[in-house]
Amino acid sequence: MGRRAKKKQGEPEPLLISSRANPRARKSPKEKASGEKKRKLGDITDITTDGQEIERKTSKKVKATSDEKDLGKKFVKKPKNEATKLSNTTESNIKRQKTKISSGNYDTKNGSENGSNTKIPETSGIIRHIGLCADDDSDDGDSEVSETCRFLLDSSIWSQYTNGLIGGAHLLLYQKLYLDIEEKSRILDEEKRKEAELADDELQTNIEQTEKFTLPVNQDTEEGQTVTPDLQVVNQRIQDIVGVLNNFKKLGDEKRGRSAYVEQLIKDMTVYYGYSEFLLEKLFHLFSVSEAIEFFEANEISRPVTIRANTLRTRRRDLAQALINRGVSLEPTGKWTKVGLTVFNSSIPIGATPEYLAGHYMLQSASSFLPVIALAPQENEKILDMASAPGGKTTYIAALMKNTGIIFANDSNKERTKGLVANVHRLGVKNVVVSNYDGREFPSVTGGFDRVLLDAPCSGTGIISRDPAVKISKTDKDFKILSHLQKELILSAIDSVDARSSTGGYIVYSTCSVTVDENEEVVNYALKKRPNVKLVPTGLDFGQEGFTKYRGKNFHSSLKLTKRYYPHVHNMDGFFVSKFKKFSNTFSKSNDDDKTENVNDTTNDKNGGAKEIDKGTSNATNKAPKDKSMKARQKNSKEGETKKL
Ligand SMILES: C[S@@+](CC[C@H](N)C(=O)[O-])C[C@H]1O[C@@H](n2cnc3c(N)ncnc32)[C@H](O)[C@@H]1O
Repeated sequence: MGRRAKKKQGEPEPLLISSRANPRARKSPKEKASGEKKRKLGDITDITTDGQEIERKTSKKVKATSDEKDLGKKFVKKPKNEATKLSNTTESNIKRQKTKISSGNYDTKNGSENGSNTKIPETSGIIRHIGLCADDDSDDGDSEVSETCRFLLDSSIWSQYTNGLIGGAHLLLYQKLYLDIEEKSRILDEEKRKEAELADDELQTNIEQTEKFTLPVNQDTEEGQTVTPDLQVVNQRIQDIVGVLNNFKKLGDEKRGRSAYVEQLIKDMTVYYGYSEFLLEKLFHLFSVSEAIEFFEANEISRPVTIRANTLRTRRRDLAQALINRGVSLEPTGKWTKVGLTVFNSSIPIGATPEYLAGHYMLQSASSFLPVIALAPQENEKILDMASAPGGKTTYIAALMKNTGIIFANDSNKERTKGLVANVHRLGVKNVVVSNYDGREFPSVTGGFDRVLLDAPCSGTGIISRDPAVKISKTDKDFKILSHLQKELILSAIDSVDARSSTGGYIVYSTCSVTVDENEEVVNYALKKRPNVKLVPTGLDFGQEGFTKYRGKNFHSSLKLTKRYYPHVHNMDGFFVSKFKKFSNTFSKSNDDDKTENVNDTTNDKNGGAKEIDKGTSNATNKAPKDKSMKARQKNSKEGETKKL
């Protein structure tokens, strides 16, 4: 199913990717994984899917800017702009000229060459030239005069002239000399340009007539070789393969098949971007080939720094003004948030301003606002933030609740709860209880919540630009362990909510990962195991729909209500957000009704939060169904400590 997202009002500004703005030297995979920057891959245009079952074949960027459209044309050689060339040439001539003068070949004092005393008489012509120099600011387009004047001014000769230290005759001499050199240089440059053009033409002719990209056999590639792969060669091959896949009928080798090209492409991208082959392939299949390149490229570029104004302490407008006064350049993050500010430049450390220390803002990635907006906490509710450290979302929830009600901010990692406690204090949050349980122990610890946020522990494939170690550190086993934990946590989260809540009854599940096994598969599992919940719209008016099918797997059709965010599309960390409504506290095993019903009970109040109308879906008893293995899980809990702080 092709699903090109339309740009909606309020979507964040688009990703601006420019290789020219981000020149990156190629490094070894290890260096790259440790954060080294690299050059862009180029000349990638739209192509069809590789024949694997990929539901999302294409994905439209929020707003295709010319930079985005140019993404694939980065390494296309363009002839140098003639004006630039001329200017460069002139500048180098000026340098040469200056050297010559200072090296004593000219007797500037006497205005003669090689120190001879030949006098140059002043003429009206000289005066005319000087006049032209004087109003050179007018940008008259006469590059000779313009550059000549620059030369004169640069070498202080003009000031010497105006101070009466040298006469107009000297100026003429310099002018003449400059123009001679300029002329010779221009002739040489022109010759060189013609030669280069001829060579290019020849090359082009050869390519057109004889060269067709041939997929190498294994021993021709870098695999198995001990030498460091030549990344330029790898990059070229990536471009070639994408070109072939774009037009396989005409350019491909039918005998070897499309899959052979895709296989080689994955291998080359692994080398070029510095991922383990396992992870690259896992992420590659989420996209069409050209979009995959965009995704991997976006992971090489940092996302903009964003901060969240803490409305418990200040207003965004006041905060922005205070920071601008300190030399920070920023602007509102997007229409979808009233509390986000994107920082472009700062002459001071943004994590150490008086405003930061006074708790006026939280340094927080834009995508991490999203689960809280989806949760839409209401004043005076009882809320569980099941995996909350270091508290970016907890403190946002508190601000939306205006410090009313109660938030249980839990995290199984005691060390991380220290940062959580510090943030709670700094931001003036007063409605939070911090606890240190394994989330799977809920609701035994306490239940009956109006809403639960499970911002689950995950692989971090959405934040590779921040943590490049993910590229090589995550194994198949890690993903299996993580998705198992996520499945257990999501059941606990659901079971901790009171379906009879008059204001809530909602569960938000989110991750900063883009893999299907940590997102759609977990949500689909929850829908199967807990037929007393259904997916509802997140209330987020941008983002791409979650998958309902993926590589042979079918998920519940309501999965389209979940939202995916990507660095290359939304210029924010990769994220997944889903929202459930619990409509009953009990359920029968056989109850696996159609949950496609679109319960649109969420309306954004455009204040970073949302107002919700409860549909009064259930009057069932408040007995949270227990997963069979709950007790066993509690016993086996390794990560959590069952001690309350
Ligand atoms: C994605 S981070 C949470 C970020 C947090 N929500 C925020 O906005 O600042 C996931 C958290 O889950 C915690 N965690 C891991 N396993 C857990 C478990 N079994 N129960 C509860 N928390 C767990 C980790 O310690 C980590 O702090």
